[in-house]
Amino acid sequence: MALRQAQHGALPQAQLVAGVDSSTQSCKVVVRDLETGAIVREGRATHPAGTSVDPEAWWLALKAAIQSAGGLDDVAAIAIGGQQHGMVVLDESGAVIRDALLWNDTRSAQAARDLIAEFGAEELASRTGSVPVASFTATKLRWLRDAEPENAARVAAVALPHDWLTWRLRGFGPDSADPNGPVLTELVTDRSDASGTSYWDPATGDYDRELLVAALGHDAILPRVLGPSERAGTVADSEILIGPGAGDNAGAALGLGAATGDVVVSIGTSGTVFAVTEAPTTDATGTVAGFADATGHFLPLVATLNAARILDATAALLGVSHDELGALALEAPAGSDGLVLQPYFEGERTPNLPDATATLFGMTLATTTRAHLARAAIEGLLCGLADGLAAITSQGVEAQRVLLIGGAALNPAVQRIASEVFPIAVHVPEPGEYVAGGAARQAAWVLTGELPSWSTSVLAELDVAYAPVIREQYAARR
Ligand SMILES: Nc1ncnc2c1ncn2[C@@H]1O[C@H](COP(=O)(O)OP(=O)(O)O)[C@@H](O)[C@H]1O
Ligand SMILES: O=C(CO)[C@@H](O)[C@H](O)COP(=O)(O)O
Repeated sequence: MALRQAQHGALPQAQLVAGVDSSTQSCKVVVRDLETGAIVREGRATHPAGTSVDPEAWWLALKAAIQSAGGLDDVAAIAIGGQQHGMVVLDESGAVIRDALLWNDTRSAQAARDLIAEFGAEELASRTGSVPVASFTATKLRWLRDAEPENAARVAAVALPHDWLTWRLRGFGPDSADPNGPVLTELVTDRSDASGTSYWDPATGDYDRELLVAALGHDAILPRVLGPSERAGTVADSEILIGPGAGDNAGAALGLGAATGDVVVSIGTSGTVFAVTEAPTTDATGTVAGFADATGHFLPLVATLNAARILDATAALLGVSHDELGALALEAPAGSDGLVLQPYFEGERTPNLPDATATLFGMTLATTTRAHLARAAIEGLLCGLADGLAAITSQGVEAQRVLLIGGAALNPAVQRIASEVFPIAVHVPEPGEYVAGGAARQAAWVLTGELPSWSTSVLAELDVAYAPVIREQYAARR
């Protein structure tokens, strides 16, 4: 494997660790100093667009991102964070049967409704922490059973994106030189990503095989769930340790060092609102997913399908850059004089409206301006996340401040309008890849046996400028 130039027996100085974020749109790699956590090198590579992707594209992007980050020669440990829920189905040879359906693919919405009808929302929330929606792996397996029965029959193992990449990085796969063949039983995962499948119980730490069989139609090999700092193995042909990895949001919480009172709001391809809690949650309404985190605790989370790409689309429509979009938005008043964008461009996960489309309300000659549209787009994005924050706190979660991260959080106008939409303080950490950074922190934990207390600095602390009119107008359009 060309990830590591030949070393004449020299072992890497155990000074550096690496973390990966294999997310929806791209793969990011960060190399951090073991002692201080400082970023030493970074790399990235893009992923194909779409909600159904050949996992091989993630593997090629991971190798490219590692190379662009300077390789792994001097790295002592690595861990992979990744987009949650993706359905990677493998046959007995270890080959990928079909493209992976991603978290943002909504074709399994009916399958989700069928599973809920068969088991009941309360029962599913009690057994798995969550009520499944189209994003969750189990619904995708049920779709596969119903829509592609021949492919479903060939499924020998089911993995998540980060599980499969960890397995490949260890040298396993259909072309594995291992005399035992692809060794599907070497697949591993972690608590946080397992908790997004809808066939694993965060409270007990066990798979719920009845739910897997109900979804797929038969049993299959599932990745072994490792503890938060358990070694998954080593990078092929090296002594570089690999950690269990994590779902991306749990990775971000680890990267931020999110503590009680912190609620993370991430504005990437997905919009997510989540916190670290000591106790699991089981929201039978389906709004809050009762996930596990990457430290042995829990991660109640609300996710939206529409997030940063609302602003991408609006900027493209207006023919402006992200910064110009932000400047335009700040020319309009809070509430955009009544112009409200309900941004369900790709359907929506929360609220669970997989077939919805976006709608612009309140258009008048006075509000149909570039500035009003720019502000309505940012306000619509943030109102969906503010509804998520309200749902999280309704589960008894303490919320003292919002930590605003993700690509769109880099925009000053998003930061400013967030302080108007959220009723609590908004802090913006230094820009960074917090998912990959959290994976690197996990790698350090695996290497040394201790979770390092690397510091995270805050770029901006926005004064609370809460403008109730924004959310009142948005709520009135439900
Ligand atoms: N300054 C900005 N303003 C608004 N959106 C931005 C800005 N910079 C990046 N983005 C958007 O953020 C998204 C990427 O964010 P990221 O958190 O890396 O996504 P993911 O991890 O889901 O792949 C893209 O849609 C990109 O266009
Ligand atoms: O579905 C969820 C969480 O439940 C998403 O958060 C995915 O994990 C994708 O994340 P990004 O690509 O937006 O980082």
